[in-house]
Amino acid sequence: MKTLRKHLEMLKADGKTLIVPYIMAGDHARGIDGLPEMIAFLAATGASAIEVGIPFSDPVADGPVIELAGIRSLKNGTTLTKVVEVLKTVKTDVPLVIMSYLNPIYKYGIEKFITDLKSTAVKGLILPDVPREHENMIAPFLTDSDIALVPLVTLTSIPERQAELVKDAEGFIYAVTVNGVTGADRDYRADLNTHLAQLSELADAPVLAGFGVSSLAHVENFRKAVDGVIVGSYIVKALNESRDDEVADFLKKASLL
Ligand SMILES: O=P(O)(O)OC[C@@H](O)[C@@H](O)c1c[nH]c2ccccc12
Repeated sequence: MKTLRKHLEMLKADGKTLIVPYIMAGDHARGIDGLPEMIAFLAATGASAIEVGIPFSDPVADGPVIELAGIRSLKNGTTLTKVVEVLKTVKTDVPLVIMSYLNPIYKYGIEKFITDLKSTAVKGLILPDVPREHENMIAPFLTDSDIALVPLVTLTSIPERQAELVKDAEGFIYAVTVNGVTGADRDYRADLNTHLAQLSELADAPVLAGFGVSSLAHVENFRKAVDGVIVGSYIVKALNESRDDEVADFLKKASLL
């Protein structure tokens, strides 16, 4: 079993709510040089894993908060090469999960990307624009690595597809809670928890709900149906406004729900 799944299952067995904060690499006053300290900060709050976004000029699934973070990061001169160089220096027991659109990785070289990350804390990969049908572009390079490809299951995935997507998951299942882009402050479908509970039934690997999670009440509610949550826009915005203490408090409390 790959480290990411083992780590999350261990926390789950301990009765923890899995909490995965998302940050945008290079969205920091010191640009990419600030990434290790952001990771250390989130690790110290008890994050179950940390999702690290790669900035991209055409982020089709990102809402305004993440998109702006990407723009700030690109203005800071962040490139995937620099992110990889910095990640090679980061030492943490908290698994890192890279979230990137395919383009930057394709340009970098898929095989080189996986090879370069081999002895780093990166244990997972989320590629929102690579559907299952195209996973063979990546999957063969991951076989011998400790990096898990994290499938995204959306509300429009029919049951057969859900079953296909969750089968053999090596890290966790990313259950997308809305039809649309990332971002806090949105209304959830009334039957969302029923959908999430059904997905949890199907999946052996931990299931984490993401998109729009921005309060402890959300976490408490999703916890009834899944193993934990992914929190992006709320954290990115709060960190950008220097509300670090609030973020630490939120993450600590959430993991105990
Ligand atoms: O920002 P939100 O609504 O909390 O959602 C998480 C999200 O930001 C992060 O997982 C993410 C950022 N960009 C993405 C693109 C696709 C899927 C997921 C993501």
